[in-house]
Amino acid sequence: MSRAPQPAPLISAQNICIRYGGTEVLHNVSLGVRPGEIVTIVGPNGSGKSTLLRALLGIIAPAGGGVTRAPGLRIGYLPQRLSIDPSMPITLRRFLSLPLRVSDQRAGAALAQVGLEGKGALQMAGLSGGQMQRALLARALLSDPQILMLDEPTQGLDQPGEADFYRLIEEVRARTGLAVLMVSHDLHVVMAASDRVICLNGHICCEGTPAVVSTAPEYRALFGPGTRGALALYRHEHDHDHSEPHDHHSHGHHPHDHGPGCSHNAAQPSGKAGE
Ligand SMILES: Nc1ncnc2c1ncn2[C@@H]1O[C@H](COP(=O)(O)OP(=O)(O)OP(=O)(O)O)[C@@H](O)[C@H]1O
Repeated sequence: MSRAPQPAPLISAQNICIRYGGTEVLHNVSLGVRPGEIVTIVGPNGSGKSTLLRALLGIIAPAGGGVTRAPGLRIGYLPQRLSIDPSMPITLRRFLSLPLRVSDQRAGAALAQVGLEGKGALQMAGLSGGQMQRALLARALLSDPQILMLDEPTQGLDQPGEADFYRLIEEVRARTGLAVLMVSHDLHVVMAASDRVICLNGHICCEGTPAVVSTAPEYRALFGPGTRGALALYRHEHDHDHSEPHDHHSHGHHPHDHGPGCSHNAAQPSGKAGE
């Protein structure tokens, strides 16, 4: 039986390479996010997760390869955190009107979507970590995004706070059909909340559904067999064999094996997302 054709990706990277000065931090990374998918990028510190997100957002230009976005793509971006100066009082309601003024009705609907109904009069500086992330999410949702991009959105939250936030992301996806691409260290929750997981370490080590990835040797090398092992992340030894293709997950190449397609330009800030 033939499968229905998959929808085109909203955003994709084709063999991108990123260099900072003389150092290549991403090599030949390819990925695509389709409508409605939740895709999570995991990997050790310094493995290039934020760099990949920034390249997809068009903030930095790849030295090789390209980024493609669907025409007119609406992206909602959530930074890791927002530091609010307590000496600059601003209410949650006003925050939602920065930089573009929104009606009370739209602001109220956005707050209701993230569980902050009726909280518009609260001071931003007084919000808890979880409320702050919800506030950022509410603001991102105001642009009616087709894809949300989140960079470690639950850093600093306790475990119930993390789990609540990921549940909320899933609820929003179920209600709106938006796609989600996020970077996370929170493996235990990420595995449950993602349709697809990508393990990055300068290149794509392995990727697939959480079930496939959790049994991949590369994933186990990162996180250990009994995966609450976020600590193992920091001890990852990059010792797996790249010579054989695997059945269930794709493979990239080592960042230091300079394959075709990468020039030697350093990453530059860029206003465009490539071709
Ligand atoms: N602007 C920059 N200039 C030079 N090197 C950079 C720059 N930004 C990142 N790097 C380096 O590129 C590598 C990848 O960094 P990146 O922040 O993308 O990793 P990450 O996986 O998001 O890390 P973390 O989990 O610690 O946030 C690191 O070695 C980092 O030091």
